Amino acid sequence: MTAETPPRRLEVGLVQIRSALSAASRLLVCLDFDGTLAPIVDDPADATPLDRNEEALETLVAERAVSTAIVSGRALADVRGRVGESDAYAGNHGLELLRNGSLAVHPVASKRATLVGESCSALEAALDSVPGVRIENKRLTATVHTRAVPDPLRPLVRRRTAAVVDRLGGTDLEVSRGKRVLEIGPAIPWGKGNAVELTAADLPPETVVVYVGDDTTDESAFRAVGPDGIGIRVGGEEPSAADWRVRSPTEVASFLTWLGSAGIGLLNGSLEDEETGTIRPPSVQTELPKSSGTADD
Ligand SMILES: O=P(O)(O)OC[C@H]1O[C@H](O[C@H]2O[C@H](CO)[C@@H](O)[C@H](O)[C@H]2O)[C@H](O)[C@@H](O)[C@@H]1O
Repeated sequence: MTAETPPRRLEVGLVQIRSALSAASRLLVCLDFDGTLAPIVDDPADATPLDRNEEALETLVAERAVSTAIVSGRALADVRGRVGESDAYAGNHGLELLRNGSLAVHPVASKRATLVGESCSALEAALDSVPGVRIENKRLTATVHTRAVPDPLRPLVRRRTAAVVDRLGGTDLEVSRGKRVLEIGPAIPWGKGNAVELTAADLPPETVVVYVGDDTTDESAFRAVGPDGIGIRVGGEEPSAADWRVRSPTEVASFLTWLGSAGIGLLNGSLEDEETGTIRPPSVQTELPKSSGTADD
C-alpha cells in the first residue's frame, strides 16, 4: 500500500489488479458493510446490502479458491444477520472475530463492556433533549448517531459525548468519528486491520487480500492488505491508504461481480480472455462492467 494520497479510480488500476490476482493462488475478500455492501440510510436498522452485492458475495463464497470476511463496526451478531453466508465475520471494528467456527473477543474490550454500557445509559440522559440523536449500544463499543441531528446541534452532541465518556471511561474508553457518528470504544491499539491480519494468517502465503471499505475505521484494514493486496475505498476524495477508489455500493457490486467471474480466472497465473476463453498475456487490460451510482457520506 502507498502512503496516504487520494486513491485513483479503480479502472486505472486494472492492469495492476489483474497482475496481483495472477501472481496469487488464493483470494481473501474482506468487505465492510455500511456504505460498502449496503447504501447509507438514515436509520441504521434499515441498512440492507444491494441485491447485486449479495449475489456477488454468494458467488465468491461458493468458489474453493476464495475466502470471504465481513468486517464491520456493527456488533457481529447484527452484521451477520444482515449478510448472507461468509467464511468469517468481524464485528465491533475487529474486537470480535468469528472464523473457522470459533469466536474470539478481545479480552480488554470484554472487560470494558460494562463501562460502554454505563456510558450509553448516561448518554441517553445527557442527549435526551437533542432531536434526532440515536444511541446504538453494541456492547463492546457504542455509536452515537448524528445523521438526523440538526447541523447546529452537532457540536453540542460531540461535547456532551466527550464529557460523559471522559467522566465514566477516563483513559479506558475513547471517542472517534465516523460518517455522521461518534464511536465509543476501548482505548486500545486494535482495529479492523488486526481482524484482517488474523484472517489472512490462516491462509497460504500466496493469498492476495482484497479489502473494500468506505470510512475512517477501514483505513487500518487498507494498510493490512500489504504491498501486494488490493485496497479499494468507496466514495469521497480524501487521502486514504487504499490505492483505488469506487464511487458507491453500486460500483462495489460491479467490482465484486467481475472478481467472481473474470477475476478468479486470473488466479495461478492464467489470464483468461472473457470473450473467447483463450489465455492472454498479463499486459492485456479488460474493462470493468460500467455502472453508475453516487457516493454518500
Ligand atoms: O464498519 P461498517 O460496517 O461500515 O459500520 C460502521 C457504522 O455503520 C453504521 O452507521 C453508518 O451507517 C448507518 C446506516 O446507513 C448510517 O445511518 C450512519 O450515519 C453511518 O455512520 C452502524 O450503525 C454503526 O454501528 C457502525 O459503527
